[in-house]
Amino acid sequence: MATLPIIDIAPYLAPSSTPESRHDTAQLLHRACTDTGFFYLTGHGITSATTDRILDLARRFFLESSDAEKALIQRKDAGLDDGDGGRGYQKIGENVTGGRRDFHEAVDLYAPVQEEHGPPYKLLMGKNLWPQRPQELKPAFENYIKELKQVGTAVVKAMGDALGLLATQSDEGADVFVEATGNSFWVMRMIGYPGLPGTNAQGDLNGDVEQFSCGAHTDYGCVTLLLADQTPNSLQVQAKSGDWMSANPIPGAFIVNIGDMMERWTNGIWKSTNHRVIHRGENYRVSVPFFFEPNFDAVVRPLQKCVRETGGEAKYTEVVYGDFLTRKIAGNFY
Ligand SMILES: N=C(N)NCCCC[C@H](N)C(=O)O
Ligand SMILES: O=C(O)CCC(=O)C(=O)O
Ligand SMILES: [Fe+2]
Repeated sequence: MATLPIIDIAPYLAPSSTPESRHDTAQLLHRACTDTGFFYLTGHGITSATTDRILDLARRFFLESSDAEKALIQRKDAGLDDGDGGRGYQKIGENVTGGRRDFHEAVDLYAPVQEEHGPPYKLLMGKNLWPQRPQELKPAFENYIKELKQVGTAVVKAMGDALGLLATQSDEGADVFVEATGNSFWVMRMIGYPGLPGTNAQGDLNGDVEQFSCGAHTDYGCVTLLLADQTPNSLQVQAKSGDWMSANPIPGAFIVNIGDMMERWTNGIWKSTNHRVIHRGENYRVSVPFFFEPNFDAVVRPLQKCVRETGGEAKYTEVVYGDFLTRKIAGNFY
């Protein structure tokens, strides 16, 4: 079975790296973003002690908290007291994808907003609702988020260089993605997946599926850095042929994909690839994706050089990332 490419980002994190090593990384990245939109990321510098701990803390929150404790940080609709429609705990079945209830529970944390106007809060403009237990969860995640922002910045820097490799010459800055994410409206999501009820068999990857752990979707922004436990055959990625393939975890590597804003910037040269989760079996799967996204007010329109590279016409309208995101979030919950 085809597997995803592996990209070593170390040349973009080490100050002493050579231009040649960066060029190699950028070239591989360009191919990965063009072919699958999904790849494994190594050389990111985040230790397995850190990632193991993050997964363990998330697992403990989901499995050791009572329903009452979870309810204390329940996500509430925007406009209600203390709810901003996005932040907080979401029960199994509360998330909707493609019009169907997903079979997972989750907590969403977002970049803090400068000034909170509320309560009541506008959509996404409220406070983060952190689990109180385990007590170590909040400081550990805060440190982890700092590290991930550095890795995300290195990846978008490399992506800017990758576009510099296009045939079409242009004076558009290589750092356009670095600038557009300088005040990233990131999302840190922890997800708990009990096995889907019913059959334990994995079955045919491309057969009919009655219920999804998370239905097929694309991510919204720039770069998703996914940390998942070692459960195999859960996350599936759709190839250009339409067939689904498993993206199994590799110890020490993040699974990375690009989001809708990257597709728009590149005028479709890079693909924001469909993916989904079907988790069967006895074990409780945990994943912790970090969405390294544009600034809330970033204006995203196809880059001129990408438009020229693809026949001269922009295939996407201009969007403000925050508007795009709030439209998505508004339709994400029951
Ligand atoms: N920020 C992201 N990507 N969060 C997870 C998205 C899961 C799919 C979502 N329910 C949808 O229908 O788009
Ligand atoms: O749990 C996973 O492996 C992927 C989750 C995902 O695609 C998402 O939350 O956007
Ligand atoms: Fe996703």
